[in-house]
Amino acid sequence: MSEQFDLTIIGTGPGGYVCAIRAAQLGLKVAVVEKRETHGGTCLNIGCIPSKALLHASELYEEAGHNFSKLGIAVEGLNVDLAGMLKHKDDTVKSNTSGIEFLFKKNKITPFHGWGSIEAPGKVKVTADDGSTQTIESKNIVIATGSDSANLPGIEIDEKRVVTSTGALDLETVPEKMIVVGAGVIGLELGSVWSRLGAEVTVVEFLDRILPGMDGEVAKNFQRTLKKQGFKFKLSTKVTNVDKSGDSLKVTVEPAAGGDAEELDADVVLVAIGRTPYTEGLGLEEAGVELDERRRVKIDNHYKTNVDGIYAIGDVVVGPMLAHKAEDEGVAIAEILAGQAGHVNYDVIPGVVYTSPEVASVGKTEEEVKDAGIDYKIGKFQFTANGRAKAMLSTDGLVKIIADKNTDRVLGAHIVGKGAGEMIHELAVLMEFGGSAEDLARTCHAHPTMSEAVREAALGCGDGTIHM
Ligand SMILES: Cc1cc2nc3c(=O)[nH]c(=O)nc-3n(C[C@H](O)[C@H](O)[C@H](O)COP(=O)(O)OP(=O)(O)OC[C@H]3O[C@@H](n4cnc5c(N)ncnc54)[C@H](O)[C@@H]3O)c2cc1C
Ligand SMILES: NC(=O)c1ccc[n+]([C@@H]2O[C@H](COP(=O)([O-])OP(=O)(O)OC[C@H]3O[C@@H](n4cnc5c(N)ncnc54)[C@H](O)[C@@H]3O)[C@@H](O)[C@H]2O)c1
Repeated sequence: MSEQFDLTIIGTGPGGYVCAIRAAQLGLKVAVVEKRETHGGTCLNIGCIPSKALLHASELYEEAGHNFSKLGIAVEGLNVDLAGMLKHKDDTVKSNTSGIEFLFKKNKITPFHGWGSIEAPGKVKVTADDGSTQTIESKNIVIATGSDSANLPGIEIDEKRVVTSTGALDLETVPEKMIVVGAGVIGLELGSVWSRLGAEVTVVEFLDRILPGMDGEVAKNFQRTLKKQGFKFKLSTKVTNVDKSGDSLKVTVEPAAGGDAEELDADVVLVAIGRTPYTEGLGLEEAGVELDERRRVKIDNHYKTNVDGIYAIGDVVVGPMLAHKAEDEGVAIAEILAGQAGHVNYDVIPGVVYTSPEVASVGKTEEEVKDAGIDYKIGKFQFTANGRAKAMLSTDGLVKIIADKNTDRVLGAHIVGKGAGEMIHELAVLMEFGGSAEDLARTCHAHPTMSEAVREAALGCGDGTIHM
């Protein structure tokens, strides 16, 4: 009889690999199936990690070119060595993906390389690159196959000139003109990379605002900063065609509501209009696993599909497409399968846009509390009034805290500013413990820090800020 596993996970992105490690730590016998050469999924191979390597390098280049002289540092002969920057990105990816391989060995997880599909409940078929197959017997199966870039109908991706995020992480030269379709997280992060390296970036967005889903006031404030950095925006606009026949791409755009078309030139077009769940070719229909209206795997509150023994987590199910959300779901399902009470608090999942300044948020936006009819109050503090921000020439941005008017409980927090992605976590912890704005305002914060602006915003929910 073939080897029997307690758990087999299809896909080793942040959802799958974290689930595998936690399940093995809790004593389950675990197998994973991955079609890619390396583990870590979208996030480690073509997402979070390589994008942050390029964001960091390009931010330092931009700083050296613009701010160093103001700090009394003379820089001569500053240049971009793009090949070197891409090597830094590739090295960072390699060191992270090989880390997962090490963790799998350490936790005695059995990896299978190939395409995973569900033959029947309790059976996962692995099809190797040469077409040979084998079947894994497993008490439980977790689908953690993630997502793929969404396509713009009629616009063919070649990953050289018309690219998704994957191609945009690997351009061999800095484009003179780049058009980004979609003012979401990917568009603004990767648009920032190439803008800092010298590209003229125009963002074409269907809606009348950037970063839909984020607090409207914060998004507007951030858009002004991006404009100062040289970004151009065409909001309420759609791309209808990309003509690749000439040396330069001819991009046709139209007002979203209809109207006269306009043609824009570009060297590279980045299509960043969202991601779609990866549910094709998994044998889900044959196994009877139901999908929802957006072709995500349908699950209950315990990540179980409608078929016994089959579960799903991460980008392939409902919720924000974020690595840490996938990871937390991986831990929760591993704990549930080990007989514990796994749980994720979806009200406290931070989101960060790793631009400069960063944009970070947790909990509800002002629009959401308004729509919910909650009696709320707001405390705000601008970094222009923060001593540390002045010393670092990083005064762009603000902290906005939304609290319940009656109970003072913090319902949401939004930060635009240098290091916002780190600062947001004190608010996440506060909210996880049901803390109030006063709890935060009475907590001593070190001086001089950017985090003092967080405390000031909390003070703004009460008797008032001190430094503004
Ligand atoms: C450019 C970019 C930047 C991003 N930056 C961030 C960020 O900074 N922070 C953040 O939180 N999120 C970020 N994300 C989103 C993040 O990458 C995803 O939310 C996260 O990877 C989802 O994890 P997952 O495990 O659900 O799926 P994935 O990471 O997509 O992993 C799924 C894995 O399953 C494998 N697979 C699929 N089908 C099969 C099959 N049939 N057989 C075997 N293997 C299969 C795939 O090869 C893949 O390795 C970014 C995404 C992109 C594209
Ligand atoms: N820092 C991070 O956490 C991070 C970084 C990158 C990606 N991600 C995740 O990856 C996922 C995909 O990112 P994304 O930026 O592609 O998606 P997104 O959903 O963040 O943004 C897509 C944008 O494209 C717009 N859009 C959609 N169709 C359009 C069209 N036809 N023409 C013009 N605009 C159009 C949308 O209105 C939206 O503003 C997101 O869910 C995000 O959470 C996260």
